[in-house]
Amino acid sequence: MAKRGFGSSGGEQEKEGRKKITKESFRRGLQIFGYVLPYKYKFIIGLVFLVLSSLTMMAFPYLVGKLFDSSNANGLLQDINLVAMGLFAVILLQGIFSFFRVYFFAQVSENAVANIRRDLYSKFVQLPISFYEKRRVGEITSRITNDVTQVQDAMSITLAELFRQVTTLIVGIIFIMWISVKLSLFMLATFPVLVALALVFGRKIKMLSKKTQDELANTNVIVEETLQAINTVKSFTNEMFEVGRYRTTLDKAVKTAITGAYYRGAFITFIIVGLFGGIILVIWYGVTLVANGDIAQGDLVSFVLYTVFIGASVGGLGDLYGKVQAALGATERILEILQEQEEPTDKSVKTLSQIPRVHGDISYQHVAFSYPTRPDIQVLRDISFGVRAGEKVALVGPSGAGKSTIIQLLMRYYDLQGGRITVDGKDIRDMDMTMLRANIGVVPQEVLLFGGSIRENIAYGRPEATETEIIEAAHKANAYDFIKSFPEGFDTLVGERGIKLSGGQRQRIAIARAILKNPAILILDEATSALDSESEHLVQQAMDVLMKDRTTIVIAHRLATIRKVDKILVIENGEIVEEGSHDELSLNPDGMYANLLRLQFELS
Ligand SMILES: Nc1ncnc2c1ncn2[C@@H]1O[C@H](COP(=O)(O)OP(=O)(O)OP(=O)(O)O)[C@@H](O)[C@H]1O
Repeated sequence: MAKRGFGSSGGEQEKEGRKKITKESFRRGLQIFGYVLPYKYKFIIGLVFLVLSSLTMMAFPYLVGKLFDSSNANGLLQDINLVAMGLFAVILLQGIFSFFRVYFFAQVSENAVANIRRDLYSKFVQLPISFYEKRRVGEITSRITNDVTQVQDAMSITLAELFRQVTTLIVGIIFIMWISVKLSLFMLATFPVLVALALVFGRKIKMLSKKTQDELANTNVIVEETLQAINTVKSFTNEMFEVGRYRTTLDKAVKTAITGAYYRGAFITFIIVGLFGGIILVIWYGVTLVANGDIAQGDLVSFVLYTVFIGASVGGLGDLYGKVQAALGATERILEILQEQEEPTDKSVKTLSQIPRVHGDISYQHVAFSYPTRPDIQVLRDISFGVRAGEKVALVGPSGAGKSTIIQLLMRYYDLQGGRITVDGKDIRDMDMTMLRANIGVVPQEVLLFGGSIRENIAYGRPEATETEIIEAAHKANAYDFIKSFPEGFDTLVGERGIKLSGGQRQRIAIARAILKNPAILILDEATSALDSESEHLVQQAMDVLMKDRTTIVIAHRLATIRKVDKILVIENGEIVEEGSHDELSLNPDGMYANLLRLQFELS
């Protein structure tokens, strides 16, 4: 079976990170806004509130200036009150507008993002197995978590911030020009220097933060891999080895993050000193202009406030640029997955009973195959055999010979490189994939139960099954007694948070599942690990019930199964080296089968 390398290199990691803002990346980024379309009215309302809140904010410096001026205007106290009230009104409006902006944008982004997540998940479960073999699980799950969160931030916060900053910049510059062109030009003379330096700084910070992100992703991969294989870690007493591995990667991330913080800190210092230095210069020059009677005192106050606003928005823009880049990168990665080719399953079929039943004749004709991840290694060479409906065939042979691969191909998990496989004389490539798989039942070597009750786990074989059918399946699978021995019976929780079932019990649940599914073709991948004889007997009995009247292919490890089948295929190095019944094959003392038999006898 497919085995995932422990700590295999993550070439895909390179793709992580931010996306340079180009016309093309921006155009692709906008595609994600297709998810906003169903909520466009709310989005437009949110935009209106965004415009209103940004503009009302810009009235603030103007009114503060007027408040200062009103004290000189013939001591008209009334006027002062009026302006002050106007200021309060502006702030109140600003608050109200901001509330609605956040509220509407949240509605849009939460819904849109839930839809992206739903589509991603639906894509994930429909992608072919080969997709998963090329990627690490942690990397795939980060699409649905981190990347989507970044897009959500972009939709709700970054977009609004960007708009606010740009408005502040444009409206602010118009206002200060209107107040005093001379002072504006003086102020703006300091800006190009600030911007040039900020760009240099910004680039360095961006590079470091990307590196930190990548390194953090690496640490997450270690956590996930280790937790998934926690039994292996413990059995090898490698806890401290893993802690060390994690710490090394974490240390690297911390080091990079701290270097990044050093530059970020310096950047902030630079902005503060530059900005306040600029403001002091502006005030100094402004006060001389006031003294000369060129501008009013209130205008100077407005001017200084606008300058602070403009300065802050220029400072914020650098940060926002990084966020937009990150969001574009995330969008690209999400779109990449959404555009992956999914398996041609039939999405309309609801119940198993609606699916036509095959007869169950299987034929492999000169099948050749190598795994997409290892195209250079020929796993199967020239496999040809037939199984008539209702017949039982066992595949035996050394580990790694290709037995599991042979049955995976029947499920169309992969495409063949040569030859063909037919079911009822029809090439499986021309069959509806859902119909093909619905007709095949699998009892795997390692039975994985989903978190939930035993009832739900059995019903997984046919979700529409009735309670009576579930109980009957449990009976036939020799599982009823042990299920009933639990205080909660069929409601007993299994899986991650439930009780742990023994290997034999899990297998019987899997058999009950398959009995419910009632497929025409059955695949049994026997557990290699020996069960105790009592459990073995119960499982074997259940298997016999299950195999009755079904075309069955068994990957056999136990003599008990092998003796009963109609035909045995001995596989070695991706080829069928012997074929015949148990009696025929055991008569050839030099044969591979006889050899395997001897080995089993010696071991048992
Ligand atoms: N997903 C995969 N990607 C690449 N190579 C694989 C994959 N799965 C199996 N292989 C390789 O294909 C060969 C056949 O493996 P397969 O699992 O079919 O053997 P097997 O006969 O079922 O072995 P076992 O009895 O140990 O399960 C092995 O060399 C194995 O390393």
